[in-house]
Amino acid sequence: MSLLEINNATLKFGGVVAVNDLSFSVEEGEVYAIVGPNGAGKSTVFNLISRFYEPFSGQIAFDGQNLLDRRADAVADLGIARTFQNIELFDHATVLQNLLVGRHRHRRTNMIEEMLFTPRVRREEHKHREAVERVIDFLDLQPYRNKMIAGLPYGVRKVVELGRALSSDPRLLLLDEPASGLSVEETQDMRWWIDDIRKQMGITVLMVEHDMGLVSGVSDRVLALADGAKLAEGAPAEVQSDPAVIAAYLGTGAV
Ligand SMILES: Nc1ncnc2c1ncn2[C@@H]1O[C@H](COP(=O)(O)OP(=O)(O)OP(=O)(O)O)[C@@H](O)[C@H]1O
Repeated sequence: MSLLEINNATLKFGGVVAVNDLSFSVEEGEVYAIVGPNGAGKSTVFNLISRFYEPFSGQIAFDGQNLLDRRADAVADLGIARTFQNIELFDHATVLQNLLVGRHRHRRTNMIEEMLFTPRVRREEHKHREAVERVIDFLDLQPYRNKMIAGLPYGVRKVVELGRALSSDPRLLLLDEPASGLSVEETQDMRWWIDDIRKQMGITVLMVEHDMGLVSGVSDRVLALADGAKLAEGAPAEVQSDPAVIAAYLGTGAV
């Protein structure tokens, strides 16, 4: 059984078919990338998995469970975390506070206990702090721990967003354009982190990315989309040299 299975998913916005009878699956432990020209349907696929959008038809299963039975706020509880194309953090909170938000799905105490700061709350708090400190170390965020998000450079905010998603201890990490807006050096760091997230933490990664250097460097398999449908799927080199993929990016004259 695959960790994530999408079968014959279709989603239309009025007359636009954003995702068209799309099927693919992601295996536990792999890095799987979705590529395609602007408007190909990549973000829509992420929004279907996150349950922000309801498919017109088709099935989506995570670890054998029907995701379409779940609401968006219940998806994280299953162990699916995501980052966003336009970073979504609390700007007027510190890095540490933003990472602690990522622990939300593991909180077992109720509001009254928290107000009374019972021993159970203290124990829980300690556990969450430890989990977040591991992420801070892993992503080299020590110098920024107590800094407000609003004052941080874009590249650092991007890493904090990755950290917030990792703090939830996900089984599946959805990365929406992890390299967009990053410098060459920052993109290289992102590549090592994605590699380590898979190898050291054993987390499965599904990412949407335009930077083909990053995609080929880090992915086991690539899915190329155009007009919401599958054009090609396979090893990065295979997909990059596929004539249908080249045509979709550069126009049919390029093949
Ligand atoms: N909320 C929406 N309402 C109407 N149309 C939408 C909506 N979201 C996406 N679309 C349309 O669906 C199609 C797929 O869009 P999507 O954003 O998924 O593409 P994408 O591959 O992520 O593009 P990009 O690389 O530019 O982010 C496009 O034609 C887009 O205009």
